[in-house]
Amino acid sequence: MSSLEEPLGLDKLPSMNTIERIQRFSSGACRPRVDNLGMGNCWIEGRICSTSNNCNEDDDEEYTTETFPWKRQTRDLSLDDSFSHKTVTKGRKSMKFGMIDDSFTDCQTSPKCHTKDLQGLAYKFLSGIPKFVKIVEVGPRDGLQNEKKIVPTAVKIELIHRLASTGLSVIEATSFVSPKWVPQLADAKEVMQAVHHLGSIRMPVLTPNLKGFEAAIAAGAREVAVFASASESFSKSNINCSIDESLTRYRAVTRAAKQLSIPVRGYVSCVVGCPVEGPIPPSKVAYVAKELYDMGCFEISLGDTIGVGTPGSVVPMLLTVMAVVPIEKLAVHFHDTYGQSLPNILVSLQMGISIVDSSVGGLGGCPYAKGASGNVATEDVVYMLNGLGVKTNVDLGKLMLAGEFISNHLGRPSTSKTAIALNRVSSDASKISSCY
Ligand SMILES: CC(C)(COP(=O)([O-])OP(=O)([O-])OC[C@H]1O[C@@H](n2cnc3c(N)ncnc32)[C@H](O)[C@@H]1OP(=O)([O-])[O-])[C@@H](O)C(=O)NCCC(=O)NCCSC(=O)C[C@@](C)(O)CC(=O)[O-]
Repeated sequence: MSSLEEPLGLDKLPSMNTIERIQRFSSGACRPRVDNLGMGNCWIEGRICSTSNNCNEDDDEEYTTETFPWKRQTRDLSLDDSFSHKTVTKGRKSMKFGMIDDSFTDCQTSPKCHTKDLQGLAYKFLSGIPKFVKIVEVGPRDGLQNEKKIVPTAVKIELIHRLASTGLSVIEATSFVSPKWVPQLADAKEVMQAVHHLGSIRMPVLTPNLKGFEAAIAAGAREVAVFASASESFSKSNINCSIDESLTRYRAVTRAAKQLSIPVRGYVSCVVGCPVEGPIPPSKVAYVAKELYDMGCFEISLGDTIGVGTPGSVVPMLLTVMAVVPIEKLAVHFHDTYGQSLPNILVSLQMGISIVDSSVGGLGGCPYAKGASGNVATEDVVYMLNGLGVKTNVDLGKLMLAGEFISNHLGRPSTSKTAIALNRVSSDASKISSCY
């Protein structure tokens, strides 16, 4: 088993000064423009910059509505639209609870504000956000795979049942990987056999090769996922092969899956940063995403495995991938190492992404990405989407109970800010969540 060496990794961060950290991982690390994916000019906060970081404010104009292919208008913000109507009619009461529909009413009464400007503002920030977001719950797999203490199979099965009762339509159940590499999921067969019948809920499982695929199908899996990386170093440490070797393996898996009409999801890891290689160019992410899409993956999940991304690096990465894979086929998968998951999700939604991976209770972390913390908590994603008026069909109260169940079992509190806050204010989460 290989372990990930981190010559420039997260464990070095404490010894780096602020400037070095920013240079290494933030948007200030100068992300390439879509039309210039190699070296050279970069795009920072909407401005064109050279690699010497001299930003030319005058060039702002170049980035207009036409420039952004993601200006897909999924929400009609005319006053007829119920969402927009809510936006302009709700008052201070909801402002208290952080809903989006507050400042507009206040501002309308001010002589300084013009209705047209306000509508323009609302349009600017909300027009791309889809009306429905599909949440892919990855807690039982991504969430548990890094747990040192083996979680009993019965607990995993109970967790999946509880998650299934929340309204989630996709729950990633487990992985058919080598038990030597991920001992926590060595019971994949037993878990899958116990849950594969759960109604219409889709239960994808990770399969790193044909061996895993065959075992998954034998255990009753009806959907699988393959996982490649945009970083050579991470590919080697995670699945012991190069990116191109992994793609060859995945072509074999997608071919076999096609014969059985099994849908295959594709993951790309390290989409903004790698613990070994540092920032990853968007062009590399786009290459792997397109290969996965071309071989037949019906959906491509873009994973910020170590959670270093900010909207500043996520936007150019998404733009680049969206140029080669249809936006409706893309999902985002954020880890919350730097607390950037929700802003990253919000900006992804604004760009038109409508599939979000998350993990109940914020469980998670990759065994081969030292220092990476859990996925964004599903409770926090649902809370934000509820506040935005975006449908998920997920019951936040039931979700919190599932989170509480697994947190109790693991003997530590949930990292979901929403779960912590709602547990504090009331034990009746369903009632509260419905008024926020
Ligand atoms: C890919 C391998 C198998 C290569 O591992 P390897 O050691 O190079 O493979 P091998 O072909 O030499 O086989 C070694 C042993 O594993 C067995 N083996 C081989 N394949 C399987 C299989 N499918 N199921 C069960 N056993 C298997 C095989 O039979 C053999 O057994 P032995 O003869 O020594 O007894 C290994 O590296 C592996 O399992 N890696 C998985 C690592 C993993 O699961 N990482 C976490 C998931 S990825 C992730 O978290 C990122 C993501 C998706 O969440 C997105 C994000 O956050 O960014």
